[in-house]
Amino acid sequence: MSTLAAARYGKDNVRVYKVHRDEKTGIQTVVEMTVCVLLEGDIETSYTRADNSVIVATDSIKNTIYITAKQQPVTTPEVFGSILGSHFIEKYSHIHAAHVNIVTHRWVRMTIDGKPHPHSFVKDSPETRNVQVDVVEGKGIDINSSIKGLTVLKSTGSQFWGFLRDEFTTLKETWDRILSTDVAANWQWRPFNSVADVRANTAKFDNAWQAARNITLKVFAEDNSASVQATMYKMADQILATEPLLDTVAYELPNNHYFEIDLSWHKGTKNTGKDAEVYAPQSNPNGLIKCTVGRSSQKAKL
Ligand SMILES: O=c1[nH]c(=O)c2[nH]c(=O)[nH]c2[nH]1
Repeated sequence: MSTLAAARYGKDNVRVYKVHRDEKTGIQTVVEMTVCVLLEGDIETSYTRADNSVIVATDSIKNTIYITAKQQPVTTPEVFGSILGSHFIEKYSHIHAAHVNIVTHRWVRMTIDGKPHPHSFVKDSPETRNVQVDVVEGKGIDINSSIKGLTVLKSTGSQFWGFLRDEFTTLKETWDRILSTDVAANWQWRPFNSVADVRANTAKFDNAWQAARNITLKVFAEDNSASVQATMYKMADQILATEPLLDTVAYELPNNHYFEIDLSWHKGTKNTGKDAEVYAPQSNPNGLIKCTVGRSSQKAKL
């Protein structure tokens, strides 16, 4: 005999676009999101006994996402996700948890002849602003906010030396290298006890996203990096310092390698060390460096 150990279900990849038209100024503002909502609760019999009476159809879940987007502000995604998730556990007595994931795509207002355009936007990068909102009945709301797909490169100001050397080591030490990564950063908020608690902190969500983005870029640019590890820790440390409601900040950074090419075979061409100008960008393999930084009062799980 088997038993259902865990189950959740819902609608994924619900694409939603919302426009706000300011009638007075004629300025329009747009938001494009991809939403996933997964539900948990007393739904076991739908799996074990073909009992569909406990199923809120995934089609209805999709409809609810559209209606909530129409009736409520979709910014900030943290507040929208909390309202949406709470709806399911309040509306259906047998649903006890809702897991909402929102990916907000990047539409940046165009500047035309030096002026912000009222209704035209450009997608300048695949970067997204994301939230994972977990609403659990009786336990409150957990929110994790993140940035993904922010690709950066610096052509100097990065070193890597002093690392462990043994019979497996071939990498040369360097005091000047290219550093490039696709930033994935996330910050975990302290638990919220209700939608009202989330709403009361609305302004902090945009501020934290802006701070995380600015700090990531500034530290990346200005730090004379000893390693990806040391630089990412500085970023996380600074973000934690800006917002007391954050419990942890985490980064996942691939090290997108650029290899020097020895061109000495062609008429003695110098292209290594201080003469390196033409490099070969690598797709794989790549380093992948992760960390989660908490406050010193929290015990580290290493
Ligand atoms: O910043 C780095 N961290 C590493 O752990 C590492 N390992 C490596 O080969 N190059 C680098 N660079």
